[in-house]
Amino acid sequence: GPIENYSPVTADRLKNPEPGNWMLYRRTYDGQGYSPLDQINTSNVKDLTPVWTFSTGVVEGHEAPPIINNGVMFVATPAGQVIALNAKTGDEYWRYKRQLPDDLFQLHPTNRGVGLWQDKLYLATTDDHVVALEAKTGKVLWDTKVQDYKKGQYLTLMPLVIDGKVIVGGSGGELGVRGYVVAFDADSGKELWRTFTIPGEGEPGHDTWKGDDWKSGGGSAWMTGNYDPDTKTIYWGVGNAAPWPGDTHPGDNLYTSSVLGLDPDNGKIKAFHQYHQNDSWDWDEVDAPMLIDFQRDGRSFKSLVHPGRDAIFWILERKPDRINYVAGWPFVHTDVWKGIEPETGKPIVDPAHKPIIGKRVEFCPSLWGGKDWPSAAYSQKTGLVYVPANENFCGGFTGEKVPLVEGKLWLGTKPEDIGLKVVPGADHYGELQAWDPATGKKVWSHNFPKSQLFGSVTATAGDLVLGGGTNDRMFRAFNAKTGEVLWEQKTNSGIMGMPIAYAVDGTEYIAVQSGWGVDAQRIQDALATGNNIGVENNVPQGGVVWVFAVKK
Ligand SMILES: O=C(O)c1cc(C(=O)O)c2c(n1)C(=O)C(=O)c1cc(C(=O)O)[nH]c1-2
Ligand SMILES: [Ca+2]
Repeated sequence: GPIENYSPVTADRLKNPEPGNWMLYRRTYDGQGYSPLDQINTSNVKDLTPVWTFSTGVVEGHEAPPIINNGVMFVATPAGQVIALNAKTGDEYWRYKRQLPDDLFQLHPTNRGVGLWQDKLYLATTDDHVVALEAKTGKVLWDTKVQDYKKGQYLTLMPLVIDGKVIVGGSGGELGVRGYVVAFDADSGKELWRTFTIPGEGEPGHDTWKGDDWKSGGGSAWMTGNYDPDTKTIYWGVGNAAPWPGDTHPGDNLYTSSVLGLDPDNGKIKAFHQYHQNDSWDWDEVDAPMLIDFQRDGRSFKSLVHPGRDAIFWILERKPDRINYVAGWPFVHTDVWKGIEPETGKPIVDPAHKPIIGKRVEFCPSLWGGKDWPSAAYSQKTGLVYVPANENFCGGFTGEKVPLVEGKLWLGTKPEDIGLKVVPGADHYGELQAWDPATGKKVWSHNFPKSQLFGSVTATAGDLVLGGGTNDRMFRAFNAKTGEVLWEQKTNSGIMGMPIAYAVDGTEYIAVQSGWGVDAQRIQDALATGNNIGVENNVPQGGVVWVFAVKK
């Protein structure tokens, strides 16, 4: 039945969320993925026990954080579904399930969450619509087509809501789209602005492309941006260039593999930084950088921290009108970069490991990078950044020139040709890393000898780092200071979902979705079948919401 008491979501509540709520993708606009709750902490986490679970009824990758607003939980799942639950009891209020078209091709059948504003919530769908639902009932209030799914355009991200605007970015970098970020009026669904991530004719940066490449050059923007309310700047990550081999789209290819600083009022590009030029590896840099203020080299500055898919841990400085390169270093093994130009921050490429047409090229890390979309977290208590990294994976493919057919995969190689190879003799793959962004020192790491690490992590004021991401179906709590595993729970499936902490009536809970699929599954297939490293390819699928509390 309908929700009886629902708290409207205001601009103030999104800027300063109550400690017990989780209303934005990473809880706060700075993208830190940090909960100030500390009732569950290093001393009692060993007594963490499931209090309720809920089957979502669908398979594939469950990646969304459960979204919490004063005792109400909204869970988004693959297949365009939203479930509204009582966050304390697990009782269902309502369920929305979108009728997806029969001919929809889903390369990434997932959904990363619902955005909230006033008495509504917002879902972005893989058939490329944004849908507004009434929070109390799940009734559809508006439904706006964003682009055409038949052209390979789709949406997987959680909408970013800022002052009554619902902002999303499109997927389709593997299907030859031209990426964009778009804002809709939260009340009416009317489009307010749309900014393409590849500059058109006459726009600055257009000359980083040759001929008509810009029209289908990728740069999809498929993850939620972060936001600095002080300067009114949205930081939005941009994806790979298309198709993958760099010599099919010569030039630097702005703004692929970049971060954009956007004005929420009109979508204008105020600042940008391109992490790497002429992307050739499918290294989307879409995971938005975290906004962290800290001391470095004896001065305080406002940073953007981005552990990149390109294997470089990036530290940038955010200024109201520009983004400065500050530092960068590899956080996993890479043979692609020979160094970084100190002034510009441009990585120096080794051409031997850059995919081109007509030849097989191998490179490390693999196309999934040092860290794909799963988010890192920052603890305001420890001052450390926690990175779900993948080490000892390499990849390769043979580039080929193929014509673009709208709505069809356009990789610039044959899908069956894409390789994932483990480094011979490697003793681990997934690696949860803790970095001090101020010194660039790795403080601890926890290695997974038989698994990738493919799930977001979250930090709490209880000095915990929470995460799944491994093929043994475990959900874990680590000591944020030492990396020691303090607690673990085997779940129904593998966990790709983002863990959260929340509170209802004074009790802290931890929640996560368990539901393996999408690229965690693709990596698993490659590990089990191609590399023979003793990992079985049998992570079962099917989603379940898990909620835990400390047994009293
Ligand atoms: O270029 C794109 O538009 C695009 C979109 C997505 C997506 O929307 O999920 C992924 C990727 N690329 C991608 O390269 C990738 O590795 C990936 C993994 C996943 C996932 O959900 O596990 N999505 C995506
Ligand atoms: Ca991609």
